[in-house]
Amino acid sequence: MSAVDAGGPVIRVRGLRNQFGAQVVHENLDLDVRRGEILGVVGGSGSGKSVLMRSIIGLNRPAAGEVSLFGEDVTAMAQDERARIDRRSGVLFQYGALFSSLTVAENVEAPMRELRSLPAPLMARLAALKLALAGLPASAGAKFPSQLSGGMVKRAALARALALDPELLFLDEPTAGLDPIGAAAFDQLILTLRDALGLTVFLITHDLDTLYTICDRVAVLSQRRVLAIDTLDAVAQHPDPWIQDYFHGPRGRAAQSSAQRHGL
Ligand SMILES: Nc1ncnc2c1ncn2[C@@H]1O[C@H](COP(=O)(O)OP(=O)(O)OP(=O)(O)O)[C@@H](O)[C@H]1O
Repeated sequence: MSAVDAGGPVIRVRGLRNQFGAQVVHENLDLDVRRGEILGVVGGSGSGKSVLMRSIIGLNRPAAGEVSLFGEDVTAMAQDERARIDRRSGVLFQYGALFSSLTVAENVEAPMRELRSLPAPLMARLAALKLALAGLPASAGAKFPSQLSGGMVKRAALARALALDPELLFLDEPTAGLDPIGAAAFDQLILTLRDALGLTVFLITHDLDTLYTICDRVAVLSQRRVLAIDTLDAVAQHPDPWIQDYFHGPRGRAAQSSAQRHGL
């Protein structure tokens, strides 16, 4: 951690506006993500969760507003300067987004190759370490993504996101498509890695169990902005109809009672 970013939020978004043609997705959106927290980002389909993540990681240029990472305003940063900041983040995209023509180990090495400074044997050793961190057997490294189960693809994508020892991890619906047991195991892995590596985690999810078991705070995207951001219990009290339906509908009640049964 540099002296500059000690203490302040790791992600700070102010007055964000995103628009595609006539469709305004975000308007005057503010968000702070605190160091070391797992922030769950929820919202209806099309509420702009992925666009928000893409705006923060620099894949989407906002129409207006400011994004700061680690205390530095990245909105108007030159590309090489931005690359220096980007190396401190890892991203797990929805569906994993692995290169299908590369082996799993080569996928994990891909971000290291971009640095052009590491010898091949070291990259191979680091890739093996990242795969182990993500809970994959060593034998997975030589396989191609098409030879892996859905859960293993997610773990391989997580290993790749961890390739450059990030401080900040972005996860876009990491448990989507996993069976409940696989999803719960993945949740625990994220929690363990956050604790062991001191990560800050921006986590988009539809999975209420994930919110109940691993998120420190929850941000709800609605009406083009972050409508509520707080602990899950506090957010669940918000009178907004979508929030009430989401947290207190049948699925919300089931996730809550499951969390209570497990003493969370
Ligand atoms: N590149 C783009 N061009 C045009 N419209 C876009 C683009 N990217 C996103 N959108 C639109 O912006 C809105 C928000 O999309 P986004 O993918 O962020 O939603 P989301 O909250 O992540 O949804 P979901 O939960 O279904 O994944 C959608 O209406 C989408 O169609």
